[in-house]
Amino acid sequence: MQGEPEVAVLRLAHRPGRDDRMTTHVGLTARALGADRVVYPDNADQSRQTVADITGRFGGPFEVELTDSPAATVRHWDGVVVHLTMYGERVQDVETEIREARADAPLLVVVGSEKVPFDVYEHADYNVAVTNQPHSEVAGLAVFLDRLFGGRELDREWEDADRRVVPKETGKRVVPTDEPATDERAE
Ligand SMILES: C[S@@+](CC[C@H](N)C(=O)[O-])C[C@H]1O[C@@H](n2cnc3c(N)ncnc32)[C@H](O)[C@@H]1O
Repeated sequence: MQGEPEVAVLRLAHRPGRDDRMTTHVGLTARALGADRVVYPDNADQSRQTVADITGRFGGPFEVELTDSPAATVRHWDGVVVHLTMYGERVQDVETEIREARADAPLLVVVGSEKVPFDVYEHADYNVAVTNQPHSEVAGLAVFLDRLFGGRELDREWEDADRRVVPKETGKRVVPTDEPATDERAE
């Protein structure tokens, strides 16, 4: 989030067809829940385009980029590396230490898709489990980011959006961002 060291999310691998929605959702979840950037493998350009399009419409700042070597991104990261894995340490046991470590260093959060090579476990400063049960990279990422930011990400302000959602008890309302918010209280 702005004014803090960067939090980037790396999608370690992408299987076209099989992973399309999950890879896109990793990026959308990273954006919505306070990360600054997502890095995709270079065969995930469709997901890159979708996340860039959502950022253009609903705001940022948020960067999305491709790499031809996700493994090198992990190896050369100048900061703290957290790898999300069901085999790792319990998030509730390490979250305070991770929050302290990233207070003055960029943080890379790594999520897998297919089998994760063992050197990622070795390169990571923290292998972190959101429960030690198998589930999804999107769910793991969401819970981890919320723990990392302590809920502050839910109040994030969005810049350069061309539309915004007006929260409503029932129904849907999306308004251009240049429309004054004067009638919100009356809804
Ligand atoms: C569907 S899993 C497949 C993992 C793969 N079979 C392996 O052996 O590494 C895909 C990704 O979801 C994430 N994931 C799944 N369960 C998790 C958990 N309990 N805690 C944290 N991350 C999890 C991990 O990042 C994992 O690489």
